[in-house]
Amino acid sequence: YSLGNYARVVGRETVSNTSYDFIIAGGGIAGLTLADRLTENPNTSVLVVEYGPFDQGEATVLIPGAYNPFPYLWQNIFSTPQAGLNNATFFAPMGAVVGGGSAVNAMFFIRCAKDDCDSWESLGGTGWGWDDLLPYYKKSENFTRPGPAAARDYNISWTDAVHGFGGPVQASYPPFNYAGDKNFWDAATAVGIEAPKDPNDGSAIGLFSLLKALDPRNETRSYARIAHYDMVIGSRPNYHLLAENVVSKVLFKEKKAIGIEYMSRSTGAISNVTANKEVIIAAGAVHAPQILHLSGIGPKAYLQGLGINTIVDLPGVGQNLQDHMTLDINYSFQSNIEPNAGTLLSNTTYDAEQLALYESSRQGAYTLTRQTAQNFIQLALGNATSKYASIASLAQSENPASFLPANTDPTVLAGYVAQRKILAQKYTSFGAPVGSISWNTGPDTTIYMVKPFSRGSITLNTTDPLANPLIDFGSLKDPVDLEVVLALVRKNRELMATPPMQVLGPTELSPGANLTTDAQLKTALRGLINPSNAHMCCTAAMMDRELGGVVDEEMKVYGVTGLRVAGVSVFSLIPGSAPQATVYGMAEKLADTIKKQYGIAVSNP
Ligand SMILES: Cc1cc2nc3c(=O)[nH]c(=O)nc-3n(C[C@H](O)[C@H](O)[C@H](O)COP(=O)(O)OP(=O)(O)OC[C@H]3O[C@@H](n4cnc5c(N)ncnc54)[C@H](O)[C@@H]3O)c2cc1C
Repeated sequence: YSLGNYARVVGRETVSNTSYDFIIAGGGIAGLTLADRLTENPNTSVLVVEYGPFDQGEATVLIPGAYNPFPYLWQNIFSTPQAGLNNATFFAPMGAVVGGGSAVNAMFFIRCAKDDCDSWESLGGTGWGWDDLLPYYKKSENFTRPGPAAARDYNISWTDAVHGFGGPVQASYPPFNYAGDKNFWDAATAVGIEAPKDPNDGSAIGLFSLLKALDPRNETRSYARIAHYDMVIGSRPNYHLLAENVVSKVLFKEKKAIGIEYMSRSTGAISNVTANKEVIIAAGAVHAPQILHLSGIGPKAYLQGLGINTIVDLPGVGQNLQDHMTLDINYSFQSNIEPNAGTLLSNTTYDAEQLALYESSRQGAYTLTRQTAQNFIQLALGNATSKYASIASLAQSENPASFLPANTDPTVLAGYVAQRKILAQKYTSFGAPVGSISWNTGPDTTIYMVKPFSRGSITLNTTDPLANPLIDFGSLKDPVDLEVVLALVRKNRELMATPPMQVLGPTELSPGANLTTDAQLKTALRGLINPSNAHMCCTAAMMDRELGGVVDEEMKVYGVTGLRVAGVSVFSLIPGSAPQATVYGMAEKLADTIKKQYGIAVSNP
């Protein structure tokens, strides 16, 4: 990048001498999308304050086959011991970089099931159903069709009408896949899993090749930093970004947000900056509630205990934490097809050849996210197990209050009860994914449990804004979740037992083919499940206030003015698909909502 792209990176000096219309805490997907759209109008000024640095265009960020998220993740941030998972603690993966999760994620670009978006509406998110979101999914996206050979060879099908062809985020299919992924495709077909015409049309169920946030012009990552910052910043003197600073709290005049306090990570210097119109917290599912709590928005008794002055008593802040759990199944193979996703690691000659191929012609294994293949299965519970109705009945027979702490606020409990009703319906209908399965063509299959009944929470550990909050995933608190993982494990064994997979001679090493009874498997799973697929969400949920919600249907925080929350933290129920496409789409829609409120010229979706 030329220096011109950094023209609007500002220092603390500039920021402290400027006031802005909008201040955005967090320069991730939602934050940068909003900043871009709001500054389309030259008279609207925006400051983004981002905790992380700019990436330096490293291969680990830009090249799918060189993918390594760790350098730009929050460091040393772990969960509390998880009682449901043998008291283990787990790393909580989140982007800490300009672009947030989009700079470090695996690039899967999948939309919600229609059924999942529509559920948000019934919990209070009026206007955020599938029909409302579709125009904004399209607005955010520049879809590139696969070439005819790739479409044929890799079973890619799609529907033009549901895609966008002029948006900032590049969406495409890699021009390569490993041969063995065809065996997995055939295995899925053999057990009756169907391939939708296009999983991104609201169906989101079945067997498909993954769409990626991948720029087909050079097969590099497409992410918010490029799409909503680099691409526009040259012409936007009204768009400022302050990196490597942490937003410590929102400042209020009575009940109106009037600015923020922020702190330099390198010097610890603390300053204030004023927002003439609004502050928008777009800091992800762990840090949005942290900022709210530090600002005095949260459960009153709890804030008092920490010595924080309460601005609004809002019990739902930090509650309702959800994520997709993951489970790796490991195999050895007698006669697996080479090369596969394991070959880049095991064979340095192949690795070097493929890197050279990528560098010369943008082809080959380096166009795939490292260690993954392209075929992906998303299953309704009824597609995974014939026991789906009894699992749903088990959930309905349980006492919801028994899965939340004893002192839980009645509104938060009411929201949980309402969510459980919806979840039980999803378990018996065939409208939304409850689990996913993908084999990487090498030693690993990953199983994802995407519709948990258990809930976790984010709370403050100390009032130091640089300290990590306490992250409790709450995994497997509700035993129903383990029943679902077990069903997915058994479904995966069924896939592996089909002729197209059996010709490869797989042996399950972990959990282990010798484990056959439900009891044996469940015991093993508690030691193997990871509570997070880095899809943490829902901790400042867009729900009715009577249901423990934190923001209304315009993402305004209840009880104050001039303050919104955006991004993955406002989901109420976690969708069954990876979140980023939805975060982009929702931020596009929110930008229009804000522009409308302030009479800022609106561009049509
Ligand atoms: C390793 C990994 C892999 C993933 N893979 C996929 C995938 O393949 N597909 C998919 O759809 N999703 C994936 N995700 C999830 C997805 O990227 C996130 O859900 C998404 O980025 C959330 O968007 P957001 O705007 O809400 O928050 P983020 O994009 O996380 O942005 C929040 C930003 O706020 C900043 N911040 C936090 N606190 C403060 C503070 N106090 N002051 C200033 N700044 C602050 C953070 O540094 C961050 O940059 C993955 C995530 C990770 C971490």
